[in-house]
Amino acid sequence: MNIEKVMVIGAGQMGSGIAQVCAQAGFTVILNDVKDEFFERGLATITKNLARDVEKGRKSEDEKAQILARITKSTSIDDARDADIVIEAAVENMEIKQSIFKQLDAIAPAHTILATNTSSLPITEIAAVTSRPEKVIGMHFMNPVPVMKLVEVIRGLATADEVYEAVAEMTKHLGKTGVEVNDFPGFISNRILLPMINEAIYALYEGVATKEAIDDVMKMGMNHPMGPLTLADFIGLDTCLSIMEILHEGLGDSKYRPCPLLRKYVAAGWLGKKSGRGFYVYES
Ligand SMILES: CC(=O)CC(=O)SCCNC(=O)CCNC(=O)[C@H](O)C(C)(C)COP(=O)(O)OP(=O)(O)OC[C@H]1O[C@@H](n2cnc3c(N)ncnc32)[C@H](O)[C@@H]1OP(=O)(O)O
Ligand SMILES: NC(=O)C1=CN([C@@H]2O[C@H](COP(=O)(O)OP(=O)(O)OC[C@H]3O[C@@H](n4cnc5c(N)ncnc54)[C@H](OP(=O)(O)O)[C@@H]3O)[C@@H](O)[C@H]2O)C=CC1
Repeated sequence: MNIEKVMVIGAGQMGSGIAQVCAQAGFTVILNDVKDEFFERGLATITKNLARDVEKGRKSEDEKAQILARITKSTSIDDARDADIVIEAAVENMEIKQSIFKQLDAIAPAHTILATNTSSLPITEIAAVTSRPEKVIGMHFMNPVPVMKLVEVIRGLATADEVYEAVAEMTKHLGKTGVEVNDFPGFISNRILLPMINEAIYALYEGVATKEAIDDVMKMGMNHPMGPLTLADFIGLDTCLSIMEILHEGLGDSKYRPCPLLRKYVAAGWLGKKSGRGFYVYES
């Protein structure tokens, strides 16, 4: 399978990172979001990251310009007609993802692979709304995408071996390490990470310690680069809550129940770094 043209759906923190690493690796990238301003925000993040690389001598101005020139704007899903692979990175919501995949299935050529960067939603269930479940796969990048080495490559029930191979090869080409995972809620990464974060939120909720103390214990005691509450803010509290709900519903064990404090913060619109406030307050 020859992959040259990549379409990324969603120009948020993950979609913009995925578009950047694809363009850096030489792929032609169509970056799609529902509104112009969301595309512009994503492109601004990419431009800032590349400018930092130039400043640090890792890239030349020419290379930066070439990478940016490989990314084109899209606000219409119809642009999937030109893509060899679509990587969907819209919000963590099954209805929205299924609606996007239904449309992609109708628009994209028969050879196009439909990948999702979902954090936890079942690949098989997303694939089921298409007429090509063998070409649907999970390609789960980690945040921040330009820095983190891992991509979980998740096979849905019907994913074809050749599709898995093509995505594993592309992952390598992006300079990332792919790990093969089967389709269970939260895969490996979030099945282990999110209960830890949720427990840290419970510790705060129950008054075991302050948020700073909880983060310090995990940073200095366990050598985590970020404390769990800082990491939750970094991921996005809406995304954290969605993942916990999917683990709870999908695995049916009460140990995965989301902490009420997490629900409360999301209901208040305190979504973490991206909204300016979560467990901590951020300057824009
Ligand atoms: C929810 C899911 O489905 C799955 C997930 O993604 S879970 C989240 C997984 N990610 C993590 O756990 C991240 C944990 N945190 C870290 O690893 C680190 O704190 C970090 C890499 C984010 C920042 O590292 P740091 O040493 O504290 O800060 P800093 O020195 O500013 O950054 C280190 C490098 O990363 C780069 N960087 C940091 N944040 C970045 C970003 N958002 N985008 C691009 N590059 C970034 C910096 O430019 C810097 O690069 P150089 O050293 O080459 O100049
Ligand atoms: N945050 C993280 O650490 C990680 C997240 N993920 C997954 O990646 C996906 C994206 O997360 P993240 O980037 O953090 O979220 P963001 O909220 O930063 O970005 C999502 C983007 O998708 C846009 N969007 C929403 N609906 C559509 C649509 N129908 N078509 C096109 N674009 C749409 C959003 O627009 P609007 O603002 O209007 O909603 C927004 O710009 C989620 O599935 C998440 O679970 C995976 C790994 C790590």
